[in-house]
Amino acid sequence: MANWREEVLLEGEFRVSSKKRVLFKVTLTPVGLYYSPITSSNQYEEKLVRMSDIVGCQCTESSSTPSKLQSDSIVAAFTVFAYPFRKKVFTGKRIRHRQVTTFEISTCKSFEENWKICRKWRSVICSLARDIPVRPEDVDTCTPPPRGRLLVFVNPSSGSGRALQTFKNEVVNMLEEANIPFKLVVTEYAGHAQDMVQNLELSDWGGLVIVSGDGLIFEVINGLMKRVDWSSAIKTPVGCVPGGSGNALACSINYSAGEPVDVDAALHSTFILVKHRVLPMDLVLIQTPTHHSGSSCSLSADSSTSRHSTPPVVLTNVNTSNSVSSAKQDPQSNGDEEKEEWISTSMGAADSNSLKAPDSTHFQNLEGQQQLAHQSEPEGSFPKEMSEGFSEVQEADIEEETFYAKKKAGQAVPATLLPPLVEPVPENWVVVEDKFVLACALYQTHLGSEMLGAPAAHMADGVIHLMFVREGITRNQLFSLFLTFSEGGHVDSPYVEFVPVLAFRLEPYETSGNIMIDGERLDPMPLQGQVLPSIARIMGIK
Ligand SMILES: Nc1ncnc2c1ncn2[C@@H]1O[C@H](COP(=O)(O)OP(=O)(O)OP(=O)(O)O)[C@@H](O)[C@H]1O
Repeated sequence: MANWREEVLLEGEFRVSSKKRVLFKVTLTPVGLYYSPITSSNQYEEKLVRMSDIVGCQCTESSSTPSKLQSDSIVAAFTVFAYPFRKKVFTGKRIRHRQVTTFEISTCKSFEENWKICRKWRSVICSLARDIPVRPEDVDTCTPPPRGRLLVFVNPSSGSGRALQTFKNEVVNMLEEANIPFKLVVTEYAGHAQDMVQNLELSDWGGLVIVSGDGLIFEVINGLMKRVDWSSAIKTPVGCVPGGSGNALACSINYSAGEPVDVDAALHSTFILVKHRVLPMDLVLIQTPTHHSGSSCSLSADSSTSRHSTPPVVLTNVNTSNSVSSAKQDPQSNGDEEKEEWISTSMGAADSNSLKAPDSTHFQNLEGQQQLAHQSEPEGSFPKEMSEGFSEVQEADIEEETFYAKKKAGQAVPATLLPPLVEPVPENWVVVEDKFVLACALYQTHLGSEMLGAPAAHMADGVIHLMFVREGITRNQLFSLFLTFSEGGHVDSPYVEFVPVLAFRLEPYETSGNIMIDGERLDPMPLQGQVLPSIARIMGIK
């Protein structure tokens, strides 16, 4: 029975389609749907379908028993779709599974009256399942607002080529159960999603969903950042369903929502999409020299970008399976220095397999940053426009913004914390000069489904978690260390150092080693980055 403290919104006596002979007392409260047999029965005990597990509810004219629901039948029904957790027998892991419960109503003498009751229950359930509060006095009139239409990008060639299948098998059903309209775009070439996103009428869409690996997500983020109205466009909610080989962001979103990342990740990501709230997410802006040798990122993109355009110009590496997004500043607007700016939705990381990682890193600690942030306005803050959009996000519980600079729509993304790459770092930065086997700048939790790189990170904590391992660790110790990454155990290792920073610079002294940004491999080169706190929006669960 519902707890006496719970507010009972609706009650009825219905049959449950799987247990037809028994009449159940059904009680609806904000916690969920309770049903228990009216006639004493040892066979059935009270059940609760939790509102937090419900994705949708539909009135069903024909249920599993069509004969009972034909036109001469007075029985109407509503079906509740829920995905509660269940423990796997052998592994003990909690995973969601689909649970469909149909309630049949024959309380009134006509089908129409019973149908009306069904519709009332459906409206209240659909509202509560979306966290829309319903007062007892409103149950007769409540109508949940229609769900925003989603534009879904699927990369058919990502990962093992199963993203489209994943979409059809895992995503479509749940979207339909939740009554969420969507349009599917199967990408035809690298850059397709970016081209579309750049020209979309964004107000037509409740959000953009990417069923793919990290590469297509960066493309979409890139498309948003390349728009003249980028500062509002980047507030478009983005949802992810893992379908590629690198699914760091989808895993991070699942993890922050308390959903599994390593089993049925697509199902759990879809559950998040359906139950989502719009939440803020940090991005990180990475600057690299424009003409670094041999790097695939300076590529082709030059030919497709105008050096004189004021909007942030976004580069996408179309030549590899890893797409990388970057926003290039007009060099003339930035003194003599030429540099590339990359908007990273994941993390910059030195190749963790390499024992020849960059030799030196400069980083700015939080204390240093606070001094910077306290500087008077223009130089030490982030764009006002970035924070202005926050009032539009009704569902998000967004903490107060800390710093924003003067950036007009159409201008390049400001990197107000970063000195020119060719100049020394300011004196209030902390410099660590050493030999490193690994240096990672992480700002989301996961590097992949089995790599919990920065367990302490949050989607919008406004910091980059700089992690490094200095030389002196043996290969065996390093190997053992990597084995602890899946559960985040490496944070306790004496070899691993973590520093939360707002900005950093990495200066390799040698030409050997690897640098990776969002899975994109670069030759060793100086690079620096700063966090753009809460600039983007994701579909998540708090
Ligand atoms: N139809 C397509 N054909 C070829 N490439 C495409 C297509 N659609 C998108 N791409 C590109 O494929 C790249 C890789 O996509 P994605 O990251 O989603 O898959 P992935 O298998 O996880 O790759 P990675 O492991 O590199 O992240 C992206 O850079 C994207 O631009």
